[in-house]
Amino acid sequence: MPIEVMPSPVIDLYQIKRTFGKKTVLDGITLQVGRGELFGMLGPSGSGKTTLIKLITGIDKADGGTVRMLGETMPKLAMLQRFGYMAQADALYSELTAKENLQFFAALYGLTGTRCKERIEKAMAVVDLLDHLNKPVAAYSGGMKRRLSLALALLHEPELLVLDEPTVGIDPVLRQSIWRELLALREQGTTILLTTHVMDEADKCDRIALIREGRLTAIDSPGGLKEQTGKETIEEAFIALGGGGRA
Ligand SMILES: Nc1ncnc2c1ncn2[C@@H]1O[C@H](COP(=O)(O)OP(=O)(O)OP(=O)(O)O)[C@@H](O)[C@H]1O
Repeated sequence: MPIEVMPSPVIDLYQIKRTFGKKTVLDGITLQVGRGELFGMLGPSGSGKTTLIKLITGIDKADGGTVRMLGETMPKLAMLQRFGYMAQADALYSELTAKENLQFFAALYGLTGTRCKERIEKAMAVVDLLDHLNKPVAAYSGGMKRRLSLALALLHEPELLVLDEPTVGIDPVLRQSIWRELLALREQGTTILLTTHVMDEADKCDRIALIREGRLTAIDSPGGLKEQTGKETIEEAFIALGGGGRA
């Protein structure tokens, strides 16, 4: 596969390797995500997507290769303010209210006063949780926790959003409105990297990387993937490219 060269990529991965014991989970991943791109990562369960996201966000460190985000080599603590991250497992303080959770993260991001209040309201409106701002997170449903996690990622209007399966457990109507917001953010120049198992979400991405058993098996636009496989749908293209298993 040719290595793409992109001027000033927002995410720049070169020959990433990650092993756990004797198991190689990521093997030679090289890819770049450009500014303003909506970039999707697809792959069967266990193919290494979350592991890759942890390396990109600096939560974990690669055993080989280089990870650069916004021009900086990761991991780097100071980069925390530069991106918004929604993990697969919600990292929320359940004894606090949603508002207190948001205020805690707002303080970390240096948001204060009116701007803090405005951002909390805007982020909670996007995920349709404004009416539940003062509820303790312990009283939230699983889907509400996912939505609050997304609000936390959006809070400081970061130039890069990294979202690990952002719409899991979210009902179809809200999923549509969240996607409208993601597309609007992309229009405003926000770079978005996400993982998904939902094919119609993958279809909305500018480019998709297919990962299988820790290797990058294809990277292209949804149209390009369909064209190179001669398939009508992204799901068929995904299977044709060896992406079987849970998708
Ligand atoms: N800390 C760890 N120690 C040992 N093995 C790990 C660790 N983290 C991940 N793995 C293994 O790495 C592989 C890839 O896991 P990962 O969570 O990245 O997959 P994924 O593509 O995100 O899957 P899913 O779509 O189900 O979320 C799996 O085999 C997993 O068991």
